[in-house]
Amino acid sequence: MKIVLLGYGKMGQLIERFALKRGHEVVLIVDEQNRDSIELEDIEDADVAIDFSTPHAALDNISLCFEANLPIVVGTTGWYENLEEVKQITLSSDQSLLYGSNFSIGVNVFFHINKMLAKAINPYKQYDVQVEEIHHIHKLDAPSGTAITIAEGILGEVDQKKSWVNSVEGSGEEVIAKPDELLIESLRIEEVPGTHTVLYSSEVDQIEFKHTAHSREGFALGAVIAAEWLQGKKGFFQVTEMFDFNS
Ligand SMILES: NC(=O)C1=CN([C@@H]2O[C@H](COP(=O)(O)OP(=O)(O)OC[C@H]3O[C@@H](n4cnc5c(N)ncnc54)[C@H](OP(=O)(O)O)[C@@H]3O)[C@@H](O)[C@H]2O)C=CC1
Ligand SMILES: O=C(O)C1=N[C@H](C(=O)O)C[C@H](O)C1
Repeated sequence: MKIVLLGYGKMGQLIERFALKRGHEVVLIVDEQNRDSIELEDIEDADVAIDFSTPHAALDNISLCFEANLPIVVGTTGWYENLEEVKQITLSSDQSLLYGSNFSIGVNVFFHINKMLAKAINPYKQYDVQVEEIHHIHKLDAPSGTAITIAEGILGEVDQKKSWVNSVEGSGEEVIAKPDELLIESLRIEEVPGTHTVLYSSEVDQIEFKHTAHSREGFALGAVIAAEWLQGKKGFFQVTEMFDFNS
């Protein structure tokens, strides 16, 4: 595949490494410095774009790819309030987009089990649930996209919780979740690549379900595999659709 990399920071550079290892070619690298000078003809001969840029850049980058009829994999988080609008545009303009809050295999297994666990706990109202995410101090968005996906999985199964609220440790704003709100607690610590925990607590015990990324490699390899998976497909896809845990 001929790949355009949108974003060449911690993730973009690692994705380039995995792409080359898997026999692909990186034909263009776009970052904040050169983004404004990119023309349609610079990207229209590529096979796919992979966007790991910033929450503010992602929507513009998606539009650029759609104008060039270039399929796009979006790993950037922090733009999900526009998800439904982007879905409609993708479908009505016959484009190809795959997005995911987390491309690692481990987290996609986690997403699957998270829903099963939530369903199993639901009848037992003595358990309260909360989500905790820990990331490095450079992260621009909170809560993490992964934590939002986890929270949505829980909200789909646990009747007691109707919506999520976010509290960022050290932000100076105290957030107290109401009984029908699912608390997502965000912590920012040094260079942590990404740790997510779901906690079910009752008066007599606690269940902790946790995923710890030891590096960014799982995310980067997953993004390249997602780009391969998207080849020849039209439509709006989530990374979870690449996995079939039921067969
Ligand atoms: N879905 C997943 O599995 C994962 C998602 N992420 C998400 O990916 C995103 C990137 O993460 P990370 O690599 O750590 O972040 P970095 O800050 O390390 O890199 C961001 C890159 O985006 C570039 N950039 C800024 N503006 C634009 C623009 N308009 N167009 C193209 N590129 C631009 C920056 O350029 P410059 O250096 O010139 O400023 C930089 O190269 C985040 O949203 C993060 O949450 C991260 C890991 C896994
Ligand atoms: O910004 C990061 O680093 C990460 N972002 C993603 C998210 O917001 O969930 C995925 C991963 O946890 C790392």
